[in-house]
Amino acid sequence: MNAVTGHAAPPALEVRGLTSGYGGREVLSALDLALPQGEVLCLVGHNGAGKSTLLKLLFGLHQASAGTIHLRGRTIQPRPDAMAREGVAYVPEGRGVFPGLPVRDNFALALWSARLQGAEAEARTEEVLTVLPRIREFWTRRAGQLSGGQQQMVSIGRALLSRPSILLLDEPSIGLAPKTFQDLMAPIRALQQKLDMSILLVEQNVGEAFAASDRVAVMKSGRMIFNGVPADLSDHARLMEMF
Ligand SMILES: Nc1ncnc2c1ncn2[C@@H]1O[C@H](COP(=O)(O)OP(=O)(O)OP(=O)(O)O)[C@@H](O)[C@H]1O
Repeated sequence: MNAVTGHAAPPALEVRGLTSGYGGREVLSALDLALPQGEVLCLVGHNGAGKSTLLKLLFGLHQASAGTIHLRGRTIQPRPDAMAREGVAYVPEGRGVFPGLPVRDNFALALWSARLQGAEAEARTEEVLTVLPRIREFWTRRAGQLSGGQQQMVSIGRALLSRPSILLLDEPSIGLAPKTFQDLMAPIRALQQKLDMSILLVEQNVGEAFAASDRVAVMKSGRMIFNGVPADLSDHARLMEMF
């Protein structure tokens, strides 16, 4: 039994005492956080709190100056290629697509990097297009010509093609109307439950994000100030106090 999460399985990802920054300026200060296996954890916090930095550290795109990172109970030093091989997918904030290529080719490249071919690649593509059916509407259009929200969908769709066991999602609601964000999260939530995926979701759009999450963690100035279930933050005033 894990002392922090109360779960029998080790957390999908966990950081202990993680400290990091940029050019001598500390951005994360002795941070502790666990993403329980098979759960959606929503990480919120004001602009500049260090949420994106944490995701970058977890995927090996930035380095910690102190602390440890654990993948399914094992201490690791993340590197993007090794994390991808471990079934971790990272969808950065913004538009993580190849703008000059049609959506279809954006998918083809993701299938190629996940070493998926033939019938298996087709089945995976169908699975993702069933989860995010609106992608079919712009399947042959160049990704760079799509709206921010449509590009966000393509970016998440590409990540789902590899059927990640852990998904790191940085502000997927950016550029999306609240209703569109709900339409995006609901099928992802269903797939997450079906595949027992663990998702770390960084979001500002708390209402919609909490509805799709099992747990919520709140960061302030590089520190974790709250970790609990969304219902604990249903008191709006309490949540606002934290920002
Ligand atoms: N590459 C970088 N070089 C220098 N400083 C950086 C860099 N990336 C982020 N920072 C700084 O680190 C701090 C934390 O940034 P980070 O992007 O992790 O916060 P965030 O919580 O994700 O914010 P937001 O919600 O605005 O995306 C900010 O003060 C930011 O300016």
